[in-house]
Amino acid sequence: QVPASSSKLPPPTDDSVYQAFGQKAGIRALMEDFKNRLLADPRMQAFFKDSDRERLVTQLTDQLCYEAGGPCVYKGAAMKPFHAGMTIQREDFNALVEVLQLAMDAKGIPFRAQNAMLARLAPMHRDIVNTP
Ligand code: HEM
Repeated sequence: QVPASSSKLPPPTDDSVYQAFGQKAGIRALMEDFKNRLLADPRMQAFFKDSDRERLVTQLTDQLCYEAGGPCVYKGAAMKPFHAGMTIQREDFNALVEVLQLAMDAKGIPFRAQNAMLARLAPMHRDIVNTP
């Protein structure tokens, strides 16, 4: 049962996206590079400079593994309370997605799989963007 206030989707019905991302090891390598790109991006630096980087990579890996249809359980914080108070605007959300796309391109992940992942993450803007 998914609470009405959550944008969490039911898991994918197959693991084709998980395979296209190179399974858990591929997702971890992607998230490691994504984290480095976030820290290097002038639009994102201010948000991520003081973050617990190791934890961030671990939590994102489990989350994207689950969203890809892989055998992972996300045990990190709920998106809404965790991102509340960071003053994240829609343009910040879009910038993060752009950085993720560059990271996925760099790993040669097929566009079809990239788009499937983005379609799962995009609705999370409702829980993450917290200024109009
Ligand atoms: C689809 C978009 C996003 C997803 C899936 C996502 C997911 C996550 C996850 C899983 C964590 C780790 C939670 C934990 O440690 O338990 C996290 C941390 C974080 N997120 Fe997001 N996030 C998204 C968008 C954003 C945006 C747009 C920003 C700011 C521009 C942001 C800023 C942060 C920061 C700064 C942390 C680390 C905080 C710390 O370690 O102190 N996130 N995010």
